[in-house]
Amino acid sequence: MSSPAAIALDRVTKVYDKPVVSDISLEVPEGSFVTVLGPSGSGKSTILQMIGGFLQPTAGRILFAGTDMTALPPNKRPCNTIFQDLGLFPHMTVAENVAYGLKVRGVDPATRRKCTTEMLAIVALEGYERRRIHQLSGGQRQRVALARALVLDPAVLLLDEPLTGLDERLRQQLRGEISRLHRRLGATILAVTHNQDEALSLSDRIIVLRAGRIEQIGTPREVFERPANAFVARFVGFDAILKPERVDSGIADWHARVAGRDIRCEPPVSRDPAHDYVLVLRPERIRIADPKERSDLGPLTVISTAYKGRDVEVESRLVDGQALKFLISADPGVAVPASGSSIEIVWEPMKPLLLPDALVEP
Ligand SMILES: Nc1ncnc2c1ncn2[C@@H]1O[C@H](COP(=O)(O)OP(=O)(O)OP(=O)(O)O)[C@@H](O)[C@H]1O
Repeated sequence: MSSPAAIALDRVTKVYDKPVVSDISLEVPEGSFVTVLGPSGSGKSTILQMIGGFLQPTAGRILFAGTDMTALPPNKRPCNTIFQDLGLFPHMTVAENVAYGLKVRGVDPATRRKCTTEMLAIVALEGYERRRIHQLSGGQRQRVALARALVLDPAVLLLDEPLTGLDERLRQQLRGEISRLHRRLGATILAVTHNQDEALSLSDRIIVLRAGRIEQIGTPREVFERPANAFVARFVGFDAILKPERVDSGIADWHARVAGRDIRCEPPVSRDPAHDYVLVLRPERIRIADPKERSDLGPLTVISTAYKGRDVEVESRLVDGQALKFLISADPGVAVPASGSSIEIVWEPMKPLLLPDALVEP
C-alpha cells in the first residue's frame, strides 16, 4: 500500500458571510512541491491558514500523514508556515531569528549554534549571523525566513506567496534556491501564489483555484498545455479567445465555425455536448499571414496596436464583431499593421483548443 499523503484535505469548507472555500479535497504527496494557483481572493491564503491551524474550517477534515489534525493548534502540527510578511523578529539578529524555534524547543546552545550555522550556509547567508533584519535586502529576508522554518526540520513547509514583492532578478534567483532546497532536504512543500511563472517553475503539481473551488489539478505541463476550461486557459496565458457559432465533433479533429469559416480544433478533453465551447489560442502563436498564404481565419480589421517591448499587441475585430488580441514580434523587420487596415492571420501548425466556456464568474 502506498503511504498516506503528507497533507490531505477532505471536503474542506470555510464560510464567513459567504463560502470562500467550498468542499475542497486535495492531496499533497510526501516529498512533493505542490502549488495552489489562483487569482486574488480565490481562497489561497484561507486554505493555507486552515492547513497551518491558524483558521478552523467550517466543515471537513485536515490530515497529516493520514492522521486527522483538524482540531489541533498550529504548534502541534508537523508543519511550518512562512507568511507573506515573513514574521521575522526585527529586534533580533539573523542568527537569533534562525535559532529562535530551537530555543523554544529547549535545544542546548551549542547544538543551536551548529544547526543555525549549517542552515545559514544552505541559504547562502554565511557571514550575516550578526546582522539585524532591517539591514537586509528583501531577498535576504526571505532566505532568513526560509532558514528559520527549515532549521526545525518540518515535515511540511507552507509558503504564502513566497516571492511576492521582490524584483524580477531576485525572484529568479530565489526560485532556483527554493527548488534546490526542496531537492536537497526532501521536505514536502505547499505554496500558494497568483503568479503563473512561479507555479510553473517550482511545482510538481498545480492546483488551480477559482472562487474557492478547484478548477484543475495537474502537472505544470498538463495545466499549461491542456487547460481544463476557458478560465484556466486565460489564467495561464491563452488570451486569444473566440466564441464559435457552431461546433462539430469529429473522430480526430473537431471543427468550429467562426465568422463563416470552419476552423480545425484540438478535441476537448471532456466531450460533453452540453457545454458551450470557446476556442482558445496563445496570442504569441498567431502571426499575420503573408499575402500568398492561406489564412486560418476570415479577414480582421485592426483596431489599434501597442508596443510592449518584446512584442506589439494587435487589437483586431472579426466581421462578426468579435474582438481578438494577439502579439506580433516587435523586431524591426516585422511590419506593424496600420489601424483600420484589413489583415489575415495564421496560427498553424498549432490548432486552437476547444474548451468548455467558464469565463462567467460563478
Ligand atoms: N476574516 C474574514 N471575514 C470575511 N471574509 C474574509 C475573511 N478573510 C478572508 N475573507 C474573504 O475570503 C476570500 C478569500 O480570501 P483569501 O485571502 O483566502 O484569498 P487569496 O486567494 O489568498 O487572495 P490574495 O491573493 O489576494 O491574498 C476573499 O473574498 C476575502 O475577502
